Amino acid sequence: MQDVFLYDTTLRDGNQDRKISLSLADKLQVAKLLDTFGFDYIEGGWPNPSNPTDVEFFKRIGEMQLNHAKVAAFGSTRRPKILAENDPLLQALVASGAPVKTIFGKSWDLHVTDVIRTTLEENLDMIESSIRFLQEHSEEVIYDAEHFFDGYKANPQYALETIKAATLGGADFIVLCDTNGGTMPWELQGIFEEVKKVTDVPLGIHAHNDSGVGVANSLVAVKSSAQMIQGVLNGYGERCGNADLTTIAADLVLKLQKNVYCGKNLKELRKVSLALDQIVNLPSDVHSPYVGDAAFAHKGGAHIDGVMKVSRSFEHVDPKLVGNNRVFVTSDQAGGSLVVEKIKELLHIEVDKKDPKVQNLLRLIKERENAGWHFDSAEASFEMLVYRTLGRFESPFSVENYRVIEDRSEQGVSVSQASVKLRVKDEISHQVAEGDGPVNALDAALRKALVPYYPYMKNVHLKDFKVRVLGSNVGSDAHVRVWSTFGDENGVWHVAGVSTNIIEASWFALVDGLSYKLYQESLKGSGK
Ligand SMILES: CC(=O)SCCNC(=O)CCNC(=O)[C@H](O)C(C)(C)COP(=O)(O)OP(=O)(O)OC[C@H]1O[C@@H](n2cnc3c(N)ncnc32)[C@H](O)[C@@H]1OP(=O)(O)O
Ligand SMILES: CC(=O)C(=O)O
Repeated sequence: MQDVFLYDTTLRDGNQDRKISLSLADKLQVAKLLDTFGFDYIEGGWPNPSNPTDVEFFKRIGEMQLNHAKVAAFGSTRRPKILAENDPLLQALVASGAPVKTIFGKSWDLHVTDVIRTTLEENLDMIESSIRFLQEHSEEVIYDAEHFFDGYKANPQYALETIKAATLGGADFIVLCDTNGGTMPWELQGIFEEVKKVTDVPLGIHAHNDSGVGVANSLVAVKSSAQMIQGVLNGYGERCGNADLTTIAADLVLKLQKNVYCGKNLKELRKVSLALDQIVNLPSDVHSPYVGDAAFAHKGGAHIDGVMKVSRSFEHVDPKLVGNNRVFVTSDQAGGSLVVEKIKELLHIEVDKKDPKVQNLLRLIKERENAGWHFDSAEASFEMLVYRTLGRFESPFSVENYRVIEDRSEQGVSVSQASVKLRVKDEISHQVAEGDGPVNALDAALRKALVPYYPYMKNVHLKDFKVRVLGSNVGSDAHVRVWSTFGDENGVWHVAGVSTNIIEASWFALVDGLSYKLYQESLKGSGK
């Protein structure tokens, strides 16, 4: 028997996020994803004639075979002064064919009198009669008590009357909603206890994150015997978002030891979270608990040392449990332990933290990090520093000189020309190339000089290039950091260069980028 049912409303409340606009194809893809992960309910949207995407969604999802999830259609109670069976929106809910119908109704007297502008008595009947009507056409009816906590604080007696009306109507779940997201966990707990006194219907929680406590409120509700949590994977939603079901799923299993259906798939959590970001076309939140890139990324030297000795000294759970990975961040805050770990990872050798080579490498890392290299996003430059410092890479070329000329014609057209003179295999290779800007020209000349000796270099391309002025000194003598992405048919790699001279910073990055390729090829023993 499950302790808690997870009800995902990404397709309805998540789609109310100002940055999200899901197409029918997106919705069907997300529904498949949520079902495969093991959520118990998928709220597909609000089917009504003015929303053809959702009407079509319910038609299409009804034809699909889902593994486990029940599909819910969302709407409101009937309008005032009309019978439930004559209300077009309730009729549209029935027509959707969804086995579960979820309707929201008003709990807050202010909303009854000032927003839907009817009487308190009529609203109670709207709740009861709408649920009763839908029960005749559904496997399950869920009642979402909108603004329940604000309503209870304003008029507790009336708010509890609405719960009794939903109970009389025959709701299968009554879900208390913190619609404005302003309720604190301790307030919520007390109100749950009062609701339990007036109904035997299983309770649920639907929390918004406007006070940053959407997840906390959902967990407190479970502690107060809630058996359903409504939320949104990755916490998308209107304003500050809905309670994040990604975090909630992991917390329920790993912290509250609750039996939830998706618990068996927890190792897929990060993958599912990233897949949703991909479909909604939004960048993933690196700080997202459990699943973010930074969730298990250690930067402080003392933390890295601790994790390497006893992982739980700085990790609240094993990252593998949620499909995430431990990351040691290379930075000026690193210590010898990080260097030992990186050498092991790159060269598969064990070295002692006190070894002078390790200490020398640590000194160079810190010097460069302080200068602005930021190796965490320039892994190939970091690797080249390791290989060079440990004597694993001797460059097959040396630089005699390089030069860049900017030529601007009378017509105002600028052309950059670079010349590069290298010593390769005891020969001089001197090449000139033009480019769209000085870095492009330098890159072209450098590769032209290397290609006769290393033909595979013609397949290496400079794919991205960014310049950032470092520090507070933003004058023309400031340090600049050049960050570049290189790639070939086998993949991409990132490098950086720092100098007060933008051409020199670019040159450092270019040399690292091409040296990285030479190193990789030397490992294959392919040589020329
Ligand atoms: C808390 C939540 O997140 S609820 C979900 C909010 N999501 C949405 O609104 C998205 C989907 N909504 C829609 O497509 C449209 O708003 C519709 C089709 C439902 C209604 O459209 P319209 O009839 O043009 O009304 P409009 O959107 O301007 O106003 C909302 C109406 O719903 C009524 N209403 C609001 N809540 C309820 C309720 N619980 N029970 C009955 N009626 C309600 C309001 O009184 C208002 O009616 P009025 O026009 O007679 O004053
Ligand atoms: C039902 C709902 O979405 C809310 O009250 O927030």
